[in-house]
Amino acid sequence: MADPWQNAMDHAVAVARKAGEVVCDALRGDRAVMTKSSVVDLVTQTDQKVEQLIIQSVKEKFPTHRFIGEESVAAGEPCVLSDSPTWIIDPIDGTTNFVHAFPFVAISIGFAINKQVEFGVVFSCVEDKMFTARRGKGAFCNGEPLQVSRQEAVEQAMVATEFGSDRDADVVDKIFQSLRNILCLPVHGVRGAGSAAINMCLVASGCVEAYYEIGIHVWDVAAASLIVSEAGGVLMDVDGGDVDLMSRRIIAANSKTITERLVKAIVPFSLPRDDATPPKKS
Ligand SMILES: O=P(O)(O)OC(CO)CO
Ligand SMILES: [Mg+2]
Ligand SMILES: [Mg+2]
Repeated sequence: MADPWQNAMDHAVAVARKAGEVVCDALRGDRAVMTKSSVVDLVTQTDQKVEQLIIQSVKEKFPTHRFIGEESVAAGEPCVLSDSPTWIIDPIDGTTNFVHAFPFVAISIGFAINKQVEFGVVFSCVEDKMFTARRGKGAFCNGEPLQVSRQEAVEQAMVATEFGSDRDADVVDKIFQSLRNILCLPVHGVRGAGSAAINMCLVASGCVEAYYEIGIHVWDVAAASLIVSEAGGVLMDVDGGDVDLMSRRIIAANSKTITERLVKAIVPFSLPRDDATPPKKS
């Protein structure tokens, strides 16, 4: 049977490529910076422009579909994942990288029905790498199949993570405690590309064995979660429970073995969920 969502996936790839051109052009020009939840939570006009470009383009083809977009949510739109077809968009994953021209930025587009991700597209535009996955049909980079690493010894693993944009000293202490525990397992190394989506594509590509972070959002990880699982990887909560894309916590790894070692080392903490009802404006 023909894939009912092939059209939508083709459109996602096309619009991600177009968005990538806009982002790469903007990287060569001025990038005026604004802030959101904190002085280190950055946004630029390019984030907003690219999100609008993607949403408009999808709406023209699929007028009944719904959206969760990072910058739309920041502007007050609800972050609700219903059973309806929903596009989950991060127009620039790695905005801090973008601001500094650190060359790892991605356009992330996930598509979910019945709260299940059906396809994911992550375009790392400076690297010109188009990562794609369709549920049940594998994960690819520029058309080449992806497979996670087979390394199950944590002592020989490379682990990716990020420091996030929370500068609360207690939160930073927990992040460093986890990092210390993981470095002392020991592992071969710890890395971070500055983009959750790219870190997860590195797991899918077999370049790192695992990525974990507390503080990410559904738009950072929705598309890449399918890319990891279709490449043979596993997704879990940082406490070893089931992954929940709205919970702001994730481990994406090549295996259950590596994940379980990381779960023991990570100091978990909770943040308000992405789908928590926002306080009413007074
Ligand atoms: O650059 P963004 O989209 O804010 O995302 C960050 C994490 O929230 C990097 O993955
Ligand atoms: Mg992001
Ligand atoms: Mg973003």
